[in-house]
Amino acid sequence: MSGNLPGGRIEAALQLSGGAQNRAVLESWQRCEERFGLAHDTLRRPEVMPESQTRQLRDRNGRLYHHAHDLVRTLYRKIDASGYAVFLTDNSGVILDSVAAHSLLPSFRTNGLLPGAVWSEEREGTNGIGTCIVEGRPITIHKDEHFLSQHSVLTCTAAPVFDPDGKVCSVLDVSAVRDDIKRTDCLRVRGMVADYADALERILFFDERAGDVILHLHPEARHVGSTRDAMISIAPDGKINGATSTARRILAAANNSTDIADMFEMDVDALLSKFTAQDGGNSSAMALNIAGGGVLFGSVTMPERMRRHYVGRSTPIASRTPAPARKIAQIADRDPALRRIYDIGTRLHARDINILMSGETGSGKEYLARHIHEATLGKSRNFVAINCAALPEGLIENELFGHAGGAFTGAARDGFGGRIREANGGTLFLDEIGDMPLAAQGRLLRVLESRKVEPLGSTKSVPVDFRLICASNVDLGQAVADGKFREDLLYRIKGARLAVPPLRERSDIVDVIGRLLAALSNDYVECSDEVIRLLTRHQWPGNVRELINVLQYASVFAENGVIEGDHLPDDFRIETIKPATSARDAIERAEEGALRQLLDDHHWHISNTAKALGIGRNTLYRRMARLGIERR
Ligand SMILES: Nc1ncnc2c1ncn2[C@@H]1O[C@H](COP(=O)(O)OP(=O)(O)OP(=O)(O)O)[C@@H](O)[C@H]1O
Repeated sequence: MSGNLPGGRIEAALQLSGGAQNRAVLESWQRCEERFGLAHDTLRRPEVMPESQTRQLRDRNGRLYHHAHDLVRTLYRKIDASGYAVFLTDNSGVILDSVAAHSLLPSFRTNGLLPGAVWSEEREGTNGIGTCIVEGRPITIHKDEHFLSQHSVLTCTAAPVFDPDGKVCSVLDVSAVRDDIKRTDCLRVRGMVADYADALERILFFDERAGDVILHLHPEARHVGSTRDAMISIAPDGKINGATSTARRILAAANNSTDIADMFEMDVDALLSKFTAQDGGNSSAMALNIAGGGVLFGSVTMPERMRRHYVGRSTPIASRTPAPARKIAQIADRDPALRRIYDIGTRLHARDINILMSGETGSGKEYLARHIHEATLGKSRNFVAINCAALPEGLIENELFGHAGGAFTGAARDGFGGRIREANGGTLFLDEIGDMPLAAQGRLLRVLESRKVEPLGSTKSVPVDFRLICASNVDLGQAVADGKFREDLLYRIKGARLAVPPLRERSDIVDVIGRLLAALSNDYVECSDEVIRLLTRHQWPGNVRELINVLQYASVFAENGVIEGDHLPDDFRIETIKPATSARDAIERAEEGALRQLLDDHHWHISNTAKALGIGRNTLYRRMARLGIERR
């Protein structure tokens, strides 16, 4: 290091920093001086690109900007300390996105931290963003460690985001313009920034390598398919054409293999056949021997066309040596759209990707969730279903998170573990999640982020490991806009969205009727042709649940095992039979009368009336509004 560096500042840097940090800061200072010709007291205005150029840059980094958007905001909320701002940059240190408290924007801007600003080392000297790009690892540049004195008010903690080729494609940075920040304060922030950078890397990897075979690896079988595994993408010729940073470390340990054949001593064909020979490629983790010694557990995700290719080829082998393979629970439904959702859901659930189902009430969201759970984790694992709309606001947190003994008046002496803990090792299904109160949403988010539950009244958190499927029949995007649902939670739960078709749009309704009748009665019951015609023409606002109620009712009256038109419930017939013959408002008047009567019968108890109709409460409210019936 040359003699013209101000001794006091460099000593401060040496004292304040750990070993690796020392080296990084000192080497960076060296670069600043020798390569970039900077001086400590250089005073310069920040270089900020014009708005139009910044926009172009965002477009060029469209995927990154899109995927990072929610993540940057969640990180900002999670840091939860005043004075910090979060920044996202491109691969050369240009800020693309930022989140900060409104009141602090002027001070960040004055210090050059704003969209469009260039934070390369070359331009701004040693700094969180620029030095992180050079070092390719998380780093904190604390006040005086900045090379330019004008930046010594800043404390910046940054982590790199890598693309599948292992190059830094972005930096996530958390900065503060505050005098009182100590280096040790940054440790917590550093862990979080690194975790979020890692999450962003995985999202980008999945997106960019969607058409390739992805091999998931982990030394422990239970972490394969979770967010902790390492991912390698494989080209058809067996060449490794992408890897996450964790996977790169595994590759380095396996003699920096660039080919699957070098890594596992089997070619790509043999590897994929090995996976698909068992359960058509949906199998759980399998042990793989690493060339040169060691074992890793792995599983593969592959595009559907390839899976079919391998499954097809492996069939003869399987038939020659019948394997006692675990039987995958199949759904009996024949509707192609529903089967496709089941198929996709099963693959995503096996990869621990959160699923958000939408669909009308009674369309079978819970039914599908349960079958997806059974197909991936098996019947022996817990499937815990909670209807968030059915739990009173004061009880939901207790139900979900449990409580410590004596946490509140009336609490069980030994405490209550909570339903989330019951789901440990299995699946948690949260129905009507849009109805979850905001306070519970915050706690749930913390559980999802930390994978730990803290029961009410306790400071001890308990680790939990469960897969999540949520369902909603309200538009959660709208609920976010209305301030009723947390955006960060929506980001978390919406890993993949599946839209369950309403019964009226299904092609297998006659088949469903037959299956339900067989399940409902010990005796053989069938529908007359007229009833089949009526049932297939009905709009089914309450979907399968409504169909079950109608069939249950009708089969009681069916003589000789045949359901005729007059065995159907009255309100069903009002809706189904009259529309064909009456004018629209006459129908509505009849419907209104029938509904009022039913509400009277149930003392205007909404849930009971909805139950009697075989529809959900929300559908009933909508129907009442349509018919101009006000709640009493
Ligand atoms: N495809 C199906 N085959 C047989 N039964 C089904 C099917 N889909 C749903 N059901 C049955 O219909 C009833 C309602 O289904 P489910 O509870 O899964 O609907 P949902 O969409 O979760 O409703 P909600 O939004 O009101 O909670 C359940 O009794 C379920 O077992």
